Amino acid sequence: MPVTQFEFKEKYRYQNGFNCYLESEAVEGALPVGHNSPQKPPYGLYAEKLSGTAFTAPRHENKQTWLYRVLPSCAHPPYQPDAEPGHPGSNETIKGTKEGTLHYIPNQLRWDPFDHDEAKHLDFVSGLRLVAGAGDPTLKQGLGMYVYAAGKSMDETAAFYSADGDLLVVAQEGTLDIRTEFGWLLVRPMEICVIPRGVKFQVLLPSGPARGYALELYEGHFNLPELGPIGSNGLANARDFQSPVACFSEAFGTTASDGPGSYTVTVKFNNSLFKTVQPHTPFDVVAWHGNYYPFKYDLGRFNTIGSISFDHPDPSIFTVLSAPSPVPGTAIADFVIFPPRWLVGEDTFRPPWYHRNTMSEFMGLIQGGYDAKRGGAGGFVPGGASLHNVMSGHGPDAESCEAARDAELKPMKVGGGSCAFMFESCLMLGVTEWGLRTCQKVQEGYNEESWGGVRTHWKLPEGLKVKTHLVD
Ligand SMILES: O=C(O)Cc1cc(O)ccc1O
Ligand SMILES: [Fe+2]
Repeated sequence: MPVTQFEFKEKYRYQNGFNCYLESEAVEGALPVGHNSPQKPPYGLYAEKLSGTAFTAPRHENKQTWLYRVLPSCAHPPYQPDAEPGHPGSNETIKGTKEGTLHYIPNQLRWDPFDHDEAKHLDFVSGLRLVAGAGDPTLKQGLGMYVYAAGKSMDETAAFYSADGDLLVVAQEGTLDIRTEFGWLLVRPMEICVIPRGVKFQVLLPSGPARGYALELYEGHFNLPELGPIGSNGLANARDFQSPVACFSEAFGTTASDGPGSYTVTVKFNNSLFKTVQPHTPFDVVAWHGNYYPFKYDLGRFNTIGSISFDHPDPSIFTVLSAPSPVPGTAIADFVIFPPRWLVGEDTFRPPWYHRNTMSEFMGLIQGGYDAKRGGAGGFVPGGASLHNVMSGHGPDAESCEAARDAELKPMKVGGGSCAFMFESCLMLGVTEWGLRTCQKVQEGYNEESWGGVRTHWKLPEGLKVKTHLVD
Protein backbone atom coordinates (compact mmCIF):
# COMPACT_ATOMS: atom_id res chain seq x y z
CA MET A 1 0.00 0.00 0.00
CA PRO A 2 1.56 3.34 -1.01
CA VAL A 3 2.05 5.68 1.92
CA THR A 4 0.39 9.06 1.71
CA GLN A 5 2.39 12.23 2.29
CA PHE A 6 0.83 12.52 5.72
CA GLU A 7 1.61 8.97 6.75
CA PHE A 8 5.16 9.33 5.46
CA LYS A 9 5.71 12.47 7.50
CA GLU A 10 4.31 10.87 10.63
CA LYS A 11 6.15 7.59 10.23
CA TYR A 12 9.52 9.28 9.81
CA ARG A 13 9.18 11.94 12.42
CA TYR A 14 12.26 11.78 14.62
CA GLN A 15 13.44 13.07 17.96
CA ASN A 16 16.84 14.72 17.76
CA GLY A 17 19.84 14.40 20.06
CA PHE A 18 22.42 11.91 21.29
CA ASN A 19 22.17 10.10 24.61
CA CYS A 20 19.16 12.09 25.71
CA TYR A 21 16.31 11.18 27.97
CA LEU A 22 13.48 10.95 25.45
CA GLU A 23 9.80 10.21 25.58
CA SER A 24 7.23 9.47 22.94
CA GLU A 25 3.58 8.48 22.89
CA ALA A 26 1.61 7.36 19.85
CA VAL A 27 -1.62 8.11 21.68
CA GLU A 28 -2.04 11.16 23.86
CA GLY A 29 -2.02 10.23 27.52
CA ALA A 30 -0.38 6.80 27.06
CA LEU A 31 2.66 7.83 29.11
CA PRO A 32 2.00 7.79 32.86
CA VAL A 33 2.77 11.20 34.34
CA GLY A 34 5.24 11.41 37.25
CA HIS A 35 5.16 7.66 37.66
CA ASN A 36 6.83 4.73 35.89
CA SER A 37 4.75 1.78 36.97
CA PRO A 38 1.28 2.78 38.14
CA GLN A 39 -1.07 0.12 39.42
CA LYS A 40 -2.94 0.31 36.13
CA PRO A 41 -1.02 2.16 33.40
CA PRO A 42 -3.10 4.31 31.01
CA TYR A 43 -5.44 2.58 28.55
CA GLY A 44 -4.76 -0.89 29.99
CA LEU A 45 -1.13 -0.96 28.85
CA TYR A 46 1.55 -3.02 30.58
CA ALA A 47 4.67 -1.26 31.85
CA GLU A 48 7.89 -3.08 30.93
CA LYS A 49 11.43 -2.00 31.68
CA LEU A 50 14.22 -2.61 29.16
CA SER A 51 17.65 -2.15 30.65
CA GLY A 52 20.84 -1.53 28.70
CA THR A 53 23.11 -1.41 31.75
CA ALA A 54 23.02 -2.95 35.22
CA PHE A 55 20.37 -1.31 37.38
CA THR A 56 23.15 0.02 39.56
CA ALA A 57 25.42 1.38 36.80
CA PRO A 58 26.62 4.91 37.59
CA ARG A 59 24.11 7.56 36.69
CA HIS A 60 26.15 8.92 33.74
CA GLU A 61 26.32 5.45 32.18
CA ASN A 62 22.92 4.11 33.19
CA LYS A 63 20.66 3.19 30.26
CA GLN A 64 17.06 2.12 30.71
CA THR A 65 13.75 2.61 29.00
CA TRP A 66 10.18 2.13 30.13
CA LEU A 67 7.92 0.67 27.47
CA TYR A 68 4.14 0.87 27.67
CA ARG A 69 2.79 -1.98 25.58
CA VAL A 70 -0.30 -4.03 24.93
CA LEU A 71 1.28 -7.30 26.14
CA PRO A 72 4.52 -7.89 28.00
CA SER A 73 7.42 -9.42 26.01
CA CYS A 74 7.50 -12.55 28.20
CA ALA A 75 4.18 -13.74 26.70
CA HIS A 76 5.48 -16.15 24.04
CA PRO A 77 5.96 -19.92 23.56
CA PRO A 78 9.48 -21.25 24.24
CA TYR A 79 12.24 -20.39 21.80
CA GLN A 80 13.57 -23.30 19.74
CA PRO A 81 16.96 -23.59 18.00
CA ASP A 82 16.67 -22.38 14.43
CA ALA A 83 17.81 -23.64 11.02
CA GLU A 84 19.97 -26.49 9.87
CA PRO A 85 23.74 -25.96 9.57
CA GLY A 86 24.74 -24.57 6.19
CA HIS A 87 21.36 -22.96 5.63
CA PRO A 88 21.67 -19.20 5.09
CA GLY A 89 21.24 -17.45 8.39
CA SER A 90 21.82 -20.65 10.32
CA ASN A 91 23.96 -20.85 13.40
CA GLU A 92 26.89 -21.89 11.25
CA THR A 93 26.94 -18.68 9.23
CA ILE A 94 26.29 -16.46 12.24
CA LYS A 95 29.08 -18.18 14.17
CA GLY A 96 31.26 -18.21 11.07
CA THR A 97 32.14 -21.89 11.35
CA LYS A 98 30.38 -24.96 12.63
CA GLU A 99 32.53 -24.94 15.74
CA GLY A 100 32.47 -21.18 16.01
CA THR A 101 36.27 -21.05 15.89
CA LEU A 102 38.06 -18.15 14.23
CA HIS A 103 41.27 -17.97 12.17
CA TYR A 104 44.00 -15.66 13.45
CA ILE A 105 46.18 -14.42 10.60
CA PRO A 106 48.92 -11.77 10.65
CA ASN A 107 48.62 -11.18 6.90
CA GLN A 108 46.81 -8.21 5.44
CA LEU A 109 43.50 -9.27 3.95
CA ARG A 110 41.29 -7.64 1.38
CA TRP A 111 37.94 -8.73 -0.01
CA ASP A 112 36.33 -8.09 -3.39
CA PRO A 113 32.81 -6.66 -3.03
CA PHE A 114 30.60 -9.13 -1.24
CA ASP A 115 27.82 -10.65 -3.34
CA HIS A 116 24.38 -9.17 -3.52
CA ASP A 117 21.52 -11.54 -2.97
CA GLU A 118 20.85 -12.18 -6.67
CA ALA A 119 18.33 -14.91 -5.90
CA LYS A 120 16.30 -12.66 -3.57
CA HIS A 121 15.95 -15.43 -1.05
CA LEU A 122 17.73 -13.67 1.81
CA ASP A 123 16.39 -11.04 4.14
CA PHE A 124 18.40 -8.87 6.54
CA VAL A 125 18.70 -11.63 9.15
CA SER A 126 19.30 -14.62 6.89
CA GLY A 127 21.68 -12.44 4.82
CA LEU A 128 23.87 -11.53 7.78
CA ARG A 129 27.39 -13.04 7.69
CA LEU A 130 30.01 -12.85 10.40
CA VAL A 131 33.34 -11.97 8.77
CA ALA A 132 35.54 -11.37 11.80
CA GLY A 133 35.26 -11.06 15.53
CA ALA A 134 36.88 -11.03 18.93
CA GLY A 135 35.80 -12.01 22.39
CA ASP A 136 32.70 -13.77 23.52
CA PRO A 137 29.11 -12.59 23.83
CA THR A 138 28.55 -14.85 26.86
CA LEU A 139 31.15 -12.81 28.72
CA LYS A 140 29.86 -9.56 27.22
CA GLN A 141 33.33 -8.91 25.87
CA GLY A 142 34.40 -8.11 22.33
CA LEU A 143 32.61 -7.59 19.05
CA GLY A 144 31.53 -9.14 15.75
CA MET A 145 31.93 -7.65 12.28
CA TYR A 146 29.38 -8.53 9.62
CA VAL A 147 28.37 -7.94 6.07
CA TYR A 148 24.77 -8.29 5.01
CA ALA A 149 23.20 -8.87 1.62
CA ALA A 150 19.42 -8.90 1.47
CA GLY A 151 17.25 -9.34 -1.61
CA LYS A 152 13.88 -9.15 0.09
CA SER A 153 12.13 -7.56 3.03
CA MET A 154 11.70 -9.48 6.24
CA ASP A 155 8.24 -10.89 6.58
CA GLU A 156 5.71 -8.41 7.96
CA THR A 157 5.15 -10.89 10.76
CA ALA A 158 8.86 -11.34 11.57
CA ALA A 159 10.99 -9.65 14.19
CA PHE A 160 14.59 -10.08 15.23
CA TYR A 161 16.63 -9.09 18.25
CA SER A 162 20.13 -9.74 19.42
CA ALA A 163 20.81 -10.64 23.01
CA ASP A 164 24.52 -10.51 22.14
CA GLY A 165 25.03 -6.80 21.69
CA ASP A 166 24.25 -3.43 20.15
CA LEU A 167 24.18 -3.55 16.36
CA LEU A 168 25.66 -0.67 14.35
CA VAL A 169 24.48 -0.94 10.75
CA VAL A 170 26.31 0.80 7.89
CA ALA A 171 24.05 0.93 4.84
CA GLN A 172 26.10 0.65 1.65
CA GLU A 173 23.50 -0.07 -1.02
CA GLY A 174 19.72 -0.01 -0.79
CA THR A 175 17.44 1.63 1.75
CA LEU A 176 16.55 -0.07 5.01
CA ASP A 177 13.13 0.78 6.39
CA ILE A 178 13.48 -0.45 9.94
CA ARG A 179 10.49 -1.01 12.13
CA THR A 180 11.52 -1.21 15.77
CA GLU A 181 9.63 -1.59 19.01
CA PHE A 182 10.31 2.14 19.47
CA GLY A 183 9.05 3.24 16.04
CA TRP A 184 10.49 3.54 12.52
CA LEU A 185 13.92 4.46 11.19
CA LEU A 186 14.64 4.97 7.49
CA VAL A 187 18.32 4.25 6.85
CA ARG A 188 19.73 5.03 3.40
CA PRO A 189 23.25 4.55 2.04
CA MET A 190 25.57 7.06 3.75
CA GLU A 191 23.48 6.69 6.87
CA ILE A 192 24.03 4.44 9.87
CA CYS A 193 21.89 3.27 12.73
CA VAL A 194 22.40 1.59 16.07
CA ILE A 195 19.86 -0.90 17.38
CA PRO A 196 20.59 -1.65 21.03
CA ARG A 197 20.78 -5.14 22.50
CA GLY A 198 17.33 -6.63 23.02
CA VAL A 199 15.37 -4.20 20.84
CA LYS A 200 13.16 -6.09 18.38
CA PHE A 201 13.18 -4.93 14.80
CA GLN A 202 12.15 -5.81 11.27
CA VAL A 203 13.93 -4.65 8.12
CA LEU A 204 11.97 -3.80 4.98
CA LEU A 205 13.61 -2.96 1.65
CA PRO A 206 11.53 -0.23 -0.04
CA SER A 207 14.09 0.36 -2.81
CA GLY A 208 15.05 -3.23 -3.59
CA PRO A 209 18.13 -5.25 -2.64
CA ALA A 210 20.43 -3.98 0.08
CA ARG A 211 24.01 -4.59 1.09
CA GLY A 212 26.11 -3.21 3.88
CA TYR A 213 28.22 -3.78 6.95
CA ALA A 214 27.44 -4.16 10.64
CA LEU A 215 29.30 -4.20 13.91
CA GLU A 216 27.91 -5.94 16.95
CA LEU A 217 29.23 -4.65 20.23
CA TYR A 218 29.11 -7.31 22.95
CA GLU A 219 30.34 -4.89 25.59
CA GLY A 220 29.29 -1.36 26.55
CA HIS A 221 27.64 1.13 24.23
CA PHE A 222 28.61 3.61 21.55
CA ASN A 223 29.25 7.14 22.63
CA LEU A 224 30.34 10.34 20.98
CA PRO A 225 34.12 10.71 21.20
CA GLU A 226 35.60 13.30 23.56
CA LEU A 227 36.34 16.52 21.70
CA GLY A 228 39.24 17.75 23.88
CA PRO A 229 40.74 20.94 22.48
CA ILE A 230 38.41 20.81 19.46
CA GLY A 231 35.87 22.36 21.80
CA SER A 232 32.16 21.97 22.19
CA ASN A 233 31.17 21.27 18.56
CA GLY A 234 32.56 19.29 15.69
CA LEU A 235 32.84 15.78 14.27
CA ALA A 236 29.39 14.20 14.75
CA ASN A 237 27.23 16.78 16.49
CA ALA A 238 24.74 15.47 19.05
CA ARG A 239 21.71 17.17 17.51
CA ASP A 240 22.12 15.25 14.24
CA PHE A 241 21.32 11.87 15.78
CA GLN A 242 17.71 10.89 15.26
CA SER A 243 15.48 8.50 17.15
CA PRO A 244 12.02 7.17 16.36
CA VAL A 245 8.66 8.17 17.72
CA ALA A 246 6.37 5.52 19.17
CA CYS A 247 4.29 3.64 16.60
CA PHE A 248 2.33 0.48 17.29
CA SER A 249 0.31 -2.26 15.63
CA GLU A 250 -3.01 -3.49 16.98
CA ALA A 251 -2.49 -7.12 16.05
CA PHE A 252 -3.35 -8.84 19.33
CA GLY A 253 -6.17 -10.90 20.81
CA THR A 254 -7.83 -11.03 24.20
CA THR A 255 -5.02 -12.97 25.87
CA ALA A 256 -1.37 -13.55 25.08
CA SER A 257 -2.10 -17.00 23.71
CA ASP A 258 -4.76 -16.04 21.23
CA GLY A 259 -4.39 -13.46 18.52
CA PRO A 260 -4.87 -12.68 14.89
CA GLY A 261 -1.70 -14.19 13.44
CA SER A 262 1.63 -15.95 13.71
CA TYR A 263 4.47 -13.61 14.56
CA THR A 264 7.93 -15.08 14.42
CA VAL A 265 10.55 -13.66 16.72
CA THR A 266 14.15 -14.70 16.07
CA VAL A 267 16.78 -14.08 18.69
CA LYS A 268 20.53 -14.19 18.32
CA PHE A 269 21.75 -15.61 21.59
CA ASN A 270 25.45 -16.47 21.95
CA ASN A 271 25.79 -16.36 18.16
CA SER A 272 23.07 -18.98 17.71
CA LEU A 273 19.61 -18.30 16.37
CA PHE A 274 16.43 -19.31 18.19
CA LYS A 275 12.84 -18.79 17.11
CA THR A 276 9.42 -18.58 18.62
CA VAL A 277 6.03 -18.04 17.01
CA GLN A 278 3.50 -16.01 18.99
CA PRO A 279 -0.07 -15.07 18.08
CA HIS A 280 0.34 -11.33 18.79
CA THR A 281 2.61 -8.69 17.31
CA PRO A 282 5.83 -7.79 19.10
CA PHE A 283 5.41 -4.21 17.79
CA ASP A 284 2.78 -3.18 20.31
CA VAL A 285 4.61 -0.40 22.17
CA VAL A 286 2.27 2.60 22.43
CA ALA A 287 4.58 4.85 24.43
CA TRP A 288 8.09 4.89 25.87
CA HIS A 289 10.48 7.01 27.85
CA GLY A 290 14.13 6.51 28.65
CA ASN A 291 17.66 6.82 27.34
CA TYR A 292 18.04 3.34 25.80
CA TYR A 293 16.70 3.46 22.25
CA PRO A 294 17.69 3.01 18.59
CA PHE A 295 19.02 5.93 16.58
CA LYS A 296 20.25 6.87 13.12
CA TYR A 297 22.83 9.33 11.79
CA ASP A 298 23.46 10.80 8.36
CA LEU A 299 27.23 10.62 7.69
CA GLY A 300 26.87 13.63 5.39
CA ARG A 301 26.38 15.73 8.50
CA PHE A 302 29.84 14.87 9.86
CA ASN A 303 31.89 18.00 10.51
CA THR A 304 35.28 16.84 9.26
CA ILE A 305 38.30 18.34 10.95
CA GLY A 306 41.95 17.98 9.90
CA SER A 307 45.37 19.57 9.74
CA ILE A 308 45.56 23.08 8.24
CA SER A 309 49.34 23.29 8.59
CA PHE A 310 51.36 20.11 8.08
CA ASP A 311 51.39 16.36 8.77
CA HIS A 312 48.65 13.80 8.54
CA PRO A 313 46.67 13.47 11.79
CA ASP A 314 45.74 10.17 13.38
CA PRO A 315 42.46 8.85 11.97
CA SER A 316 40.86 9.22 15.41
CA ILE A 317 40.10 12.78 14.22
CA PHE A 318 37.42 11.16 12.04
CA THR A 319 35.69 9.17 14.81
CA VAL A 320 31.91 9.22 14.59
CA LEU A 321 31.15 6.91 17.52
CA SER A 322 33.35 5.21 20.06
CA ALA A 323 32.69 2.27 22.35
CA PRO A 324 35.20 2.49 25.15
CA SER A 325 37.05 -0.33 26.87
CA PRO A 326 37.84 0.03 30.58
CA VAL A 327 41.27 1.44 29.54
CA PRO A 328 41.03 5.22 29.10
CA GLY A 329 41.27 6.31 25.45
CA THR A 330 41.21 2.73 24.17
CA ALA A 331 38.17 1.57 22.25
CA ILE A 332 36.59 -1.84 21.91
CA ALA A 333 35.27 -0.31 18.70
CA ASP A 334 35.65 3.04 17.05
CA PHE A 335 33.51 3.81 14.04
CA VAL A 336 35.61 6.12 11.87
CA ILE A 337 34.79 7.60 8.45
CA PHE A 338 36.90 9.11 5.67
CA PRO A 339 34.49 11.57 4.07
CA PRO A 340 35.27 14.09 1.32
CA ARG A 341 37.59 16.78 2.72
CA TRP A 342 40.18 19.37 1.80
CA LEU A 343 43.87 18.53 2.10
CA VAL A 344 46.09 21.56 2.48
CA GLY A 345 49.11 20.17 4.38
CA GLU A 346 52.42 21.80 3.42
CA ASP A 347 55.53 19.65 2.96
CA THR A 348 53.37 16.71 3.92
CA PHE A 349 52.96 13.18 2.70
CA ARG A 350 49.21 13.48 2.49
CA PRO A 351 47.88 9.90 2.33
CA PRO A 352 47.96 7.76 5.49
CA TRP A 353 51.54 7.16 6.62
CA TYR A 354 52.87 3.60 6.67
CA HIS A 355 52.09 2.11 10.02
CA ARG A 356 51.78 -0.88 12.31
CA ASN A 357 48.97 -0.43 14.77
CA THR A 358 48.36 -2.09 18.12
CA MET A 359 44.67 -1.78 17.22
CA SER A 360 43.06 -3.84 14.46
CA GLU A 361 41.54 -2.06 11.47
CA PHE A 362 38.62 -3.45 9.47
CA MET A 363 37.73 -1.12 6.61
CA GLY A 364 34.84 -0.93 4.18
CA LEU A 365 33.93 1.43 1.37
CA ILE A 366 30.43 2.86 1.10
CA GLN A 367 30.97 4.73 -2.16
CA GLY A 368 33.70 6.18 -4.38
CA GLY A 369 37.39 5.47 -3.78
CA TYR A 370 39.98 5.67 -1.02
CA ASP A 371 43.04 7.87 -1.32
CA ALA A 372 45.56 5.23 -0.23
CA LYS A 373 44.45 2.35 -2.43
CA ARG A 374 43.71 1.78 -6.04
CA GLY A 375 40.12 1.11 -7.05
CA GLY A 376 38.86 -0.92 -9.98
CA ALA A 377 38.76 -4.68 -10.32
CA GLY A 378 40.88 -6.37 -7.67
CA GLY A 379 41.31 -3.10 -5.74
CA PHE A 380 39.56 -1.54 -2.76
CA VAL A 381 36.06 -0.93 -4.07
CA PRO A 382 32.59 -0.17 -2.69
CA GLY A 383 31.05 -3.18 -0.99
CA GLY A 384 34.46 -4.75 -0.39
CA ALA A 385 36.56 -4.71 2.77
CA SER A 386 40.06 -4.99 4.19
CA LEU A 387 41.51 -6.13 7.47
CA HIS A 388 44.83 -4.98 8.87
CA ASN A 389 45.07 -6.84 12.12
CA VAL A 390 47.14 -6.04 15.20
CA MET A 391 50.65 -4.97 14.08
CA SER A 392 50.09 -5.96 10.43
CA GLY A 393 52.02 -3.31 8.49
CA HIS A 394 50.10 -1.34 5.90
CA GLY A 395 49.77 2.00 4.19
CA PRO A 396 49.37 3.37 0.68
CA ASP A 397 49.95 0.97 -2.18
CA ALA A 398 53.05 1.61 -4.29
CA GLU A 399 51.13 3.52 -6.94
CA SER A 400 49.40 5.88 -4.45
CA CYS A 401 52.67 6.39 -2.60
CA GLU A 402 54.60 7.45 -5.71
CA ALA A 403 51.80 9.76 -6.76
CA ALA A 404 51.72 11.39 -3.32
CA ARG A 405 55.52 11.84 -3.19
CA ASP A 406 55.48 13.71 -6.49
CA ALA A 407 52.20 15.56 -6.09
CA GLU A 408 52.16 19.32 -6.31
CA LEU A 409 50.97 20.33 -2.84
CA LYS A 410 48.19 22.74 -3.63
CA PRO A 411 44.88 22.67 -1.73
CA MET A 412 43.05 19.64 -2.97
CA LYS A 413 39.68 18.09 -2.30
CA VAL A 414 39.97 14.36 -1.73
CA GLY A 415 37.30 11.80 -1.88
CA GLY A 416 34.60 13.83 -3.66
CA GLY A 417 31.50 11.62 -3.50
CA SER A 418 33.34 8.93 -1.61
CA CYS A 419 33.26 7.54 1.89
CA ALA A 420 35.37 4.78 3.38
CA PHE A 421 34.97 3.74 6.98
CA MET A 422 36.90 1.81 9.60
CA PHE A 423 35.88 -0.37 12.50
CA GLU A 424 38.96 -0.02 14.71
CA SER A 425 39.35 -2.21 17.77
CA CYS A 426 41.88 -2.73 20.53
CA LEU A 427 41.22 -6.48 20.15
CA MET A 428 42.92 -8.93 17.80
CA LEU A 429 40.39 -10.05 15.23
CA GLY A 430 39.77 -13.62 14.18
CA VAL A 431 38.41 -14.26 10.70
CA THR A 432 35.56 -16.71 10.22
CA GLU A 433 35.66 -19.66 7.85
CA TRP A 434 32.98 -17.87 5.87
CA GLY A 435 35.10 -14.72 5.67
CA LEU A 436 38.27 -16.55 4.75
CA ARG A 437 37.03 -19.21 2.35
CA THR A 438 33.30 -19.72 1.89
CA CYS A 439 32.60 -16.23 0.57
CA GLN A 440 35.35 -16.65 -2.05
CA LYS A 441 36.11 -12.93 -2.04
CA VAL A 442 39.56 -12.83 -0.48
CA GLN A 443 42.05 -11.24 -2.89
CA GLU A 444 44.95 -13.67 -2.99
CA GLY A 445 47.60 -11.24 -4.21
CA TYR A 446 46.68 -8.28 -2.00
CA ASN A 447 50.03 -7.83 -0.28
CA GLU A 448 52.24 -8.38 -3.33
CA GLU A 449 50.04 -6.28 -5.56
CA SER A 450 49.91 -3.37 -3.10
CA TRP A 451 53.37 -3.26 -1.66
CA GLY A 452 55.53 -5.61 -3.75
CA GLY A 453 56.35 -2.67 -6.00
CA VAL A 454 57.14 -0.18 -3.23
CA ARG A 455 60.37 1.45 -4.47
CA THR A 456 63.55 2.04 -2.54
CA HIS A 457 64.34 5.75 -2.48
CA TRP A 458 67.25 5.46 -0.04
CA LYS A 459 70.33 7.21 -1.35
CA LEU A 460 73.30 8.19 0.78
CA PRO A 461 74.58 11.60 -0.29
CA GLU A 462 78.20 11.36 -1.40
CA GLY A 463 80.83 12.31 1.13
CA LEU A 464 78.49 12.02 4.11
CA LYS A 465 80.12 10.33 7.08
CA VAL A 466 78.26 7.26 8.37
CA LYS A 467 78.13 7.33 12.17
CA THR A 468 77.13 3.73 12.72
CA HIS A 469 77.08 0.96 10.19
CA LEU A 470 76.28 -2.67 10.42
CA VAL A 471 78.70 -4.87 8.57
CA ASP A 472 76.87 -8.00 7.41
O1 LIG B 1 45.03 2.24 7.28
C1 LIG B 1 44.19 3.03 6.86
O2 LIG B 1 44.05 3.28 5.67
C2 LIG B 1 43.37 3.82 7.87
C3 LIG B 1 44.14 4.97 8.37
C4 LIG B 1 44.00 6.20 7.80
C5 LIG B 1 44.77 7.24 8.23
O3 LIG B 1 44.57 8.43 7.66
C6 LIG B 1 45.71 7.07 9.19
C7 LIG B 1 45.86 5.83 9.79
C8 LIG B 1 45.08 4.77 9.39
O4 LIG B 1 45.16 3.57 9.95
FE1 LIG C 1 45.68 1.82 9.14
